[in-house]
Amino acid sequence: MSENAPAWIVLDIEGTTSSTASVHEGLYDYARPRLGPWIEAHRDDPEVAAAVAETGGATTEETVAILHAWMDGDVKATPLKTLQGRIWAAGFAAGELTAHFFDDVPPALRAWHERGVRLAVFSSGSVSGQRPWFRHTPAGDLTPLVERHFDTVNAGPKREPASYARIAEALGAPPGELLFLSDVPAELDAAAAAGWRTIGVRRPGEPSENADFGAHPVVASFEEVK
Ligand SMILES: CSCCC(=O)C(=O)COP(=O)(O)O
Ligand SMILES: [Mg+2]
Repeated sequence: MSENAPAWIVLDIEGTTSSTASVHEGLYDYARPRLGPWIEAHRDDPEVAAAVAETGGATTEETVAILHAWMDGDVKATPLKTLQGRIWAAGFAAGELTAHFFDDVPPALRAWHERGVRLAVFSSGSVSGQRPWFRHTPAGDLTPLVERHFDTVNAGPKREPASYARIAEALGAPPGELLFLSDVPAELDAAAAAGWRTIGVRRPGEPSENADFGAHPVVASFEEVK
């Protein structure tokens, strides 16, 4: 990291810190058969009831079919993310799930943190899923490194500049002091439109391998972030 270091680095998860397969095959497949029983068992939980109502399904069966279709199409719908996050948190607590991070990520996060660069996460995955993802990693508990978590509920959609303006305000930092790392060019465009610094993450074998990052600087590993 150069002398012109940002005050904060804000991290995307899927495709950036962690593989897409670990989310789509690991987490999505864990949630899939558990959605129906979870909804039935938590009917009185206001967050669960609100998420279920937002799907528009009339019965649990219909709701689950909608949620499965969203997962099949990788639709980052907020009610799906709320329910998935709660199920994953229970799975991590039960020792049934472990997070995946690319090998370069934990050392980079530790080095940036040590240098005084503050770390936050902005992911479509809900905050309730993000926290255990950073706690239960093969490289140990990374949660002490990450001060703030943002999702589509507390910040907004990832492809809208207003979401990045909201995060800047929450962090109390000028946008030019914020660096966003993501594998999705449209997310970087939104962050840049809000005045943020951006770096595209193009990892071999990930969906972003052939993405057009336009004018955004691009790295293949966090080791290259200077
Ligand atoms: C542990 S959070 C799960 C990640 C997730 O559900 C997701 O959709 C990731 O999207 P991202 O915005 O991080 O690319
Ligand atoms: Mg991503």
